[in-house]
Amino acid sequence: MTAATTTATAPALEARGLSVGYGAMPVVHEVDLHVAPGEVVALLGVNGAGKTTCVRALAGDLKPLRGEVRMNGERVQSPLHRRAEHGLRYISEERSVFMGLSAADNLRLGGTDQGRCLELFPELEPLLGRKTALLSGGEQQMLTLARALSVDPQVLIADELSLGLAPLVLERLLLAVRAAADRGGAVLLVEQHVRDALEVADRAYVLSHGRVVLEGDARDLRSRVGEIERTYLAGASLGDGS
Ligand SMILES: Nc1ncnc2c1ncn2[C@@H]1O[C@H](COP(=O)(O)OP(=O)(O)OP(=O)(O)O)[C@@H](O)[C@H]1O
Repeated sequence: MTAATTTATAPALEARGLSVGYGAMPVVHEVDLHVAPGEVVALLGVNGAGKTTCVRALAGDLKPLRGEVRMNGERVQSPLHRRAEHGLRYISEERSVFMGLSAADNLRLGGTDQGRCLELFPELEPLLGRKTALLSGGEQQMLTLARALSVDPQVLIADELSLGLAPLVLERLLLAVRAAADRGGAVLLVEQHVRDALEVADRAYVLSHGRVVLEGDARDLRSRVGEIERTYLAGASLGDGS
């Protein structure tokens, strides 16, 4: 097989035997996962399962202890800001908007195409002149997502988009993420709201104690969500008020 065909068929994002930790102690152990272009893949697990640690390594924000991260079949070892040059966008748990700036200024930062942001989230238009600190949490998260999606990222890693947001806002954000994958992006979605995540995902992995304990097609996992919650996700929200 030639290098060109390898790249053409390779996942957009891949972890191979990835172990990650803080200091020398791994909290994520030998994780294998992949996300293809056009796919939304959910990464699920209870608090402390290792989801954030895993995606920080995939994004280049933490150095793996062992194993590899690959983008389009090529091993990547560059830090986060360099991976952005290769089409990766990472939305971390902390909101990455500048509270002292207006919404419009947040949408212009770093040469972001404001028009494209407003195409993706027209509901931001009447808020443009408002200081970002005065927007709701959901509106701030829309700004973050609008900026990330406005470049049509090859790979989007989104960690807990839902944190503290109302169900309808979460639904709106997840639909935007789904649409980004439908345009060809590869999306890895960390989410506590299991049922909501499985609604938009194609596949999912469940992490427990830093290891992948279950993976599968989202349709199959949706039909077994009660059993999966009891077995692997006790304490995680099903996103249905339970
Ligand atoms: N900066 C850090 N230094 C040391 N240990 C950490 C650090 N961040 C996380 N941990 C530990 O690593 C383990 C995995 O945490 P991680 O945040 O990856 O889990 P998570 O599945 O993302 O949880 P949550 O859903 O609560 O965000 C936990 O035991 C946590 O206490």
